[in-house]
Amino acid sequence: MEITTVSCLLVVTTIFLYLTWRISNWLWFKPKRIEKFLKVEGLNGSPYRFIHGDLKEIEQMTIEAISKPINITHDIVPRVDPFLYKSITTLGKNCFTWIGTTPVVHVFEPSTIREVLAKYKKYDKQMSDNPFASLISTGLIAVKGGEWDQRRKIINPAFHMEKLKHMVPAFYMSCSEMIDNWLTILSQESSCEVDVWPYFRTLSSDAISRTSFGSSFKEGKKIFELQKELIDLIGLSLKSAYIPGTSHDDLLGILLDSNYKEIEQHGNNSFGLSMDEVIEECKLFYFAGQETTGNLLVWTMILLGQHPEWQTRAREEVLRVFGDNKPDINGLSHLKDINIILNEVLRLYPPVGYFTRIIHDENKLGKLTLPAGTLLQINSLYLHHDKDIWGEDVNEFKPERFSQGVSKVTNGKTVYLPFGGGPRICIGQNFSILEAKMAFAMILYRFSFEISPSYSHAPAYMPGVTPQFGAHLILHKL
Ligand code: HEM
Repeated sequence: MEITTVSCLLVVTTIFLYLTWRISNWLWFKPKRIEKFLKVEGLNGSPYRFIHGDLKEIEQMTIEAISKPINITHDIVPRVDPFLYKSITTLGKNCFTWIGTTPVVHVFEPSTIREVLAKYKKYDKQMSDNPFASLISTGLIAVKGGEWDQRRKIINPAFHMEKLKHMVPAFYMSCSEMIDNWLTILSQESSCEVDVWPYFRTLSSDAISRTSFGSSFKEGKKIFELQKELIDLIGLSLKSAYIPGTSHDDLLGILLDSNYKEIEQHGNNSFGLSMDEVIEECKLFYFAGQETTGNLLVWTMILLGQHPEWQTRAREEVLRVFGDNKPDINGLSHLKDINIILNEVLRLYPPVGYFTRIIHDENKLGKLTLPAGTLLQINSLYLHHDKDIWGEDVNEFKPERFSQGVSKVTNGKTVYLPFGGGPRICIGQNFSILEAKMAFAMILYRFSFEISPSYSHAPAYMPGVTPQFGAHLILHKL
């Protein structure tokens, strides 16, 4: 009896000591070992702090930075990402920081960025364990390795110009609705102040819902919105909510096109996507494409409101290309000035300010050896505001810098990354650029606009680079 009690005690103590060791290793000894390792590799880093790493400081600095607006300037990194700004100022670009117990190595060298983005199996996507991220961490953005190759191959054709052409009427309808709303507001007067930010959010979500759900886009959009509020957590799935009210012809036009019948008959289409997987992808398009495109549209409006010379130039181009005709795909591809304006807006206010990759095994990257579990962070917002890359006028709005194309201005270096890069580059980039061109072709034809005195300049991560206090502009009917 006594022997049994002693053995039990021994087992319990051993388990206790083992768990204590594992936990202290995870929360303290391992990060401290990694910190030493990275320093030996020649990187400067913030000292590891128990459990939180830099998270508390990131939070404090962000709260402080976004507590008030700033003067109108495009030098926005200190407000949008104050901790990164401070880290680079004090530690230099070869630096590492901490997200909790995870070391984050910041990658700035263009050839290294290119390598990280190109070797997408070695430098893997890291999905956050934040519960909100679970909404979008399904589908193409989250799948890895061979499964990603296969999915991307299937989905790519849905975003080819040939297919996008058919989405132009949907973009036109969504933009018309927004413009009609503005005209209604202006019906009594020739000028009026409007916060355009909510309208652009609606426009970008309408455009995705319309291209995904065709004539049933309102039901589709409603479901996406419900999902955004995490209602799917209590059991309302996109599929069960959608199918009773609408015909399959309407479902997921962007992705399925004519393949929906095969899916209905055989469970999956000839390419191998099941109905659930298709739904997963459309959900992802909505969450990946709505906020980002909305941000591109709103910053373009703000910057054109601040720069009347570019607004006039863009309007003249629209009138030259379309006259009084409805914008069409052909004409949209001839809008060169609007194209360079969008490039410059995406440089100064990239909707996705950074992205990450994880290293699963100890790895050699350039001259560095990096331990397993290291996160690599590519800071597009910082790169786009780097004087060493863009020159002294880095924080000026100068679309003409893109007039000879992106690779001319970047000397072919991987430093301009509004849509990411490498094989996992944004699949929706042509979609959003086409939508933005349609929106501005229609807006510039109908209105001139300028920043309202009540506008507060306050770019902030929410989670994309967003105007925190809205976008108040004075619209004039033309
Ligand atoms: C201005 C608008 C947009 C911006 C700035 C943007 C930005 C990005 C960036 C930076 C990435 C790469 C992230 C990484 O490498 O970790 C990405 C990926 C992605 N984006 Fe976009 N995006 C935009 C619009 C859209 C739209 C409209 C859609 C869908 C309709 C979309 C769907 C996706 C998907 C599915 C991926 C993952 C691709 C893959 O992993 O193969 N995006 N986007």
